[in-house]
Amino acid sequence: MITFEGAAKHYPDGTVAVAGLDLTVESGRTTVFVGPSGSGKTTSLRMVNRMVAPTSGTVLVDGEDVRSQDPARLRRSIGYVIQQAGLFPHRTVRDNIATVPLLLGWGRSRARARAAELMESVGLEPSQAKRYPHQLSGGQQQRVGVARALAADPPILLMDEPFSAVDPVVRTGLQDELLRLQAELRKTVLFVTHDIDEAIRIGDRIAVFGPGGELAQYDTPERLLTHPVDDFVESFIGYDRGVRRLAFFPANELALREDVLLDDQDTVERALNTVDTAGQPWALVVDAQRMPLGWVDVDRLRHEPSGLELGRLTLTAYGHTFDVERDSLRAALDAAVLSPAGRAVGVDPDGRVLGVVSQADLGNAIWSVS
Ligand SMILES: Nc1ncnc2c1ncn2[C@@H]1O[C@H](COP(=O)(O)OP(=O)(O)OP(=O)(O)O)[C@@H](O)[C@H]1O
Repeated sequence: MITFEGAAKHYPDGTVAVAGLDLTVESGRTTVFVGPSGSGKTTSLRMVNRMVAPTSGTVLVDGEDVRSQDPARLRRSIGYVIQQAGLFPHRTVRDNIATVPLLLGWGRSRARARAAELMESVGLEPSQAKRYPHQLSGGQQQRVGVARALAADPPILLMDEPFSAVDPVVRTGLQDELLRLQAELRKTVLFVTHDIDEAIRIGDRIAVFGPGGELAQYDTPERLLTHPVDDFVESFIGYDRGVRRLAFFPANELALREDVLLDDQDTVERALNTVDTAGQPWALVVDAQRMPLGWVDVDRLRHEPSGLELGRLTLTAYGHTFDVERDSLRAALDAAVLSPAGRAVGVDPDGRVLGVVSQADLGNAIWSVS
């Protein structure tokens, strides 16, 4: 557990970086500090490993004032990951990861074995062990940074904007990796970001910092979205907080229609019988494995030769799908909004179609949780 007790940082030029922070970071959970630039997130984070000394107040780790601990030893016991990884450029990936174990006197072979194990955990290939940081992509460098921070198995991990410098797709992958690792390792993670979406995605608890280094709200992601305490927090979260909140509700209770699924081997005539019963303007064509092929406009279908197989028609791209078991209502809504037919295609983990959700059913599900 990390406890901030009235921890403040005032600089001689009059800047109030942190204005008396009172907050408890729970063990084994991910706590995110989020807020606009200059709101004191990094300064607060660095108080934990004594890179910044508070001008008043205290920071305690497991009840012990960090000032009573030797800074070098404290830092070796706390993992630290920063933006652009901060790797040692002249050390190989393996030796970067083994840095702290070597400092702790583990011996080269044990430290390297640990590095190899961690490379696998963070999704790096063994062949990358002997590369240098500049020979890796930004996302791979961040993985090395995370592996290095975890090397000596510290109970606490401080992460300062670790994924900010990579593109959105890589960033989502890194967030997934962190969520997976954290489910397994249960570290006390303190994570700084500007990005409210990232905070909501990975945080068990979120501290929103406001201007003047003040803590504006400390809550679960869901409470933050439903009950922002003031206008500042509300505007920081953004106008679409209602939509963001849908991320907390599973899609598996949505009513899926199967009567609008057509087999690509069916003829137009047979398909029309099916869709006329369903009474829907669009139908989804699937193959023999129920993989989606595309939408067909029922009115257009009436003008096609009755004996033609559906697989020979030019179909409208089906767009995004959502995974019924794993995705949220937000993903289902996204799939519907991006679908040319205005309907969301629900699939199983292998991508096979389970059914289609109409806008009306999706709307009802959204209203029932609002
Ligand atoms: N050595 C210093 N002297 C004076 N002011 C400082 C010093 N270090 C930081 N500050 C100021 O303290 C404030 C808080 O900085 P901090 O880096 O903690 O904010 P942040 O929320 O992490 O911002 P960012 O997201 O941009 O990194 C800023 O106004 C910054 O300019």
